[in-house]
Amino acid sequence: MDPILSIAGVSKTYDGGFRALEPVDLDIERGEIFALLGPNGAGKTTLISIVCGIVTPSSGTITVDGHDAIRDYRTARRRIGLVPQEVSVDAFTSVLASVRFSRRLFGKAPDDAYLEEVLRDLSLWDKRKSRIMELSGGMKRRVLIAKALSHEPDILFLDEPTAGVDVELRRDMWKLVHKLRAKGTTIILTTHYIEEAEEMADRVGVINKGRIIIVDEKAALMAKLGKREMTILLQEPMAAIPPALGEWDLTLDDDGKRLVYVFDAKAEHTGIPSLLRKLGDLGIGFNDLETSKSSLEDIFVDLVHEPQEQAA
Ligand SMILES: Nc1ncnc2c1ncn2[C@@H]1O[C@H](COP(=O)(O)OP(=O)(O)OP(=O)(O)O)[C@@H](O)[C@H]1O
Repeated sequence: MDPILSIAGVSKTYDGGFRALEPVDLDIERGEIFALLGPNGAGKTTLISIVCGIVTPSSGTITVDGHDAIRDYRTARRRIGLVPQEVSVDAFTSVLASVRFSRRLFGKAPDDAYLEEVLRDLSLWDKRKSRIMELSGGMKRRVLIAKALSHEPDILFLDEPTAGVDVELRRDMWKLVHKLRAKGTTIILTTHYIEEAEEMADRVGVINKGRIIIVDEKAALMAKLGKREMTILLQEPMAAIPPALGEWDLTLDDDGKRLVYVFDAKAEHTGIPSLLRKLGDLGIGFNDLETSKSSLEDIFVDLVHEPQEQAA
């Protein structure tokens, strides 16, 4: 199947000369949840703002469901819903009027039954008559989501959806994301929270300093690059790691009571049998062993780590 969104050679240099995006190539499949993961300033908002027609790219093409996003802007834009990071909504309007307005803006016929469903999913139905200026910050963010969904977009962009939101909104939002996905909506979220990408996404693209470093299925990414940790619970606390254990990547934790070994889960030789043998040879007893699963966080840190920092 054709990708629903195709980004080819898209770059951005802002006025003043700042290069925010190196040429990016990225295809988004229909119905997937894609997380664009990267630290602050990596270029996430720039990229989605370009796709949504808010920022003009310096080069490249974007195709939304077969429509060129620049030449055929209106048709392409109609397929997209954007939940921006910043809350700037029409303060004096009521929630329902604002959501109806957004729908109209995209040329959709009125459908109050649909809008009611959206507002109920976002726990906003009871507030539908409130003026937006009277709502709390969290409620305003819910309105932004409702507005983005008002015209039944095929692709929903969520820019840092849970930055600074309360637990309840986060929960509602994830429920909604799953529901939308079940209906076939494609979801692209930007985040610098690894847990968010880990929890939600089918695929993850890691972006740093305007470059997409890697794009892969979340599970494959973790299997490919994941590290594991083995914690050895020592019988006697250790003051320092003996030099004889220098060939393993070990650290001491919990006042010397735990020896932590970081190893490459995909390597042919993990080094575990030899380490355990060596501990026996040195007369170092232990009570238990624990291994932890690789996390996206380890991968992310590895990927965005500066070579200079590694050397330091
Ligand atoms: N209008 C602009 N003019 C000049 N530079 C800009 C402009 N907008 C963004 N930038 C710069 O481009 C870089 C990428 O910004 P962008 O907002 O895309 O990053 P981000 O990954 O979304 O980060 P964050 O999570 O902090 O929003 C940053 O260094 C930012 O300062």
